[in-house]
Amino acid sequence: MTIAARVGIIGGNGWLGNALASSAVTKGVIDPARLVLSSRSGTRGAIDIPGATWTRDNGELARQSDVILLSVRPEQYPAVVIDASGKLVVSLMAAIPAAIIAKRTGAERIVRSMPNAAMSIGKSFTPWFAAAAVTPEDKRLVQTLFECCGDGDEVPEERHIDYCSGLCGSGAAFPGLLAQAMIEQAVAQGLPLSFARRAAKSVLIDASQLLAEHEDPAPVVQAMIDYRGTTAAALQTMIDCGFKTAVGAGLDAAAKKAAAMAAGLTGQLR
Ligand SMILES: NC(=O)C1=CN([C@@H]2O[C@H](COP(=O)(O)OP(=O)(O)OC[C@H]3O[C@@H](n4cnc5c(N)ncnc54)[C@H](O)[C@@H]3O)[C@@H](O)[C@H]2O)C=CC1
Ligand SMILES: O=C(O)[C@@H]1CCC=N1
Repeated sequence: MTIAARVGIIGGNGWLGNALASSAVTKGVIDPARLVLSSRSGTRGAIDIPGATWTRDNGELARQSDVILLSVRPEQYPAVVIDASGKLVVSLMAAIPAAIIAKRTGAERIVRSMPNAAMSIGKSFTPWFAAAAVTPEDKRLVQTLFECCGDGDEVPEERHIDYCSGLCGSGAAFPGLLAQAMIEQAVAQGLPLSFARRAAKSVLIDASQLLAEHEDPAPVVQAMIDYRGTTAAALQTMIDCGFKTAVGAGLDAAAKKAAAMAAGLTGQLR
């Protein structure tokens, strides 16, 4: 699908906004002549998108766009004041509720999404929630947009987006944490750092492809446990040490942080 609508991205030079714009243009989904990007700090550090329009004026961006993406940090959102009445607004921001975005922009067609950092390499799984006024055509556009940087799927309730702050939004950081823990342990056993890094990254990036062939990872884990060897001992010990509890608490903490951030900004988001 090619997006015929004029698209504006507020925060278009940021990590996600710039990745999405660049991928959508490279894949031919958005014509750069119909793309407007705004940033507070100019185009410094951003991927160049020939043919796209840059502005520092979000009001101008809103006037020139049919679809407006909000890709500033939550704490930067109070400074973004636009009139988006009658337009589709797609938020990439954590924490900020759809009702607040509707009230501040005048738009009724609001989508909230939760990408992750791997948008920059075209590998984000991006869940999104659509408010009641969002049309089927809008939904196709949103899904097409997120498929430019990986994949996406609609969730039925807005609270799922807050939960997905951890599961999907933060999730891209979790393999790094596991790799770091493995490297530290291996080095403590006397293995050279460079070897430990190669070994851990190979497990996280290459060996994890074992999962790619299975819809459900549980049988992959169970097969290892049933083998009754060293892997079973490692897995059982990790589970007994609270691995699943730690993961659950981490996911909950991200969702709670999103709620706390939203509450903290309430006074500034009138
Ligand atoms: N980076 C990540 O892994 C994830 C980020 N998010 C959400 O995506 C949103 C964007 O995040 P990033 O791209 O990482 O942030 P970022 O800090 O890389 O980009 C934000 C951009 O907005 C620009 N900006 C700030 N105020 C502005 C204004 N008033 N008008 C125009 N531009 C303005 C900044 O110059 C910056 O380039 C955030 O709300 C974050 O919660 C969601 C999931 C994952
Ligand atoms: O860490 C963050 O705040 C962003 C939003 C959700 C995931 N990453």
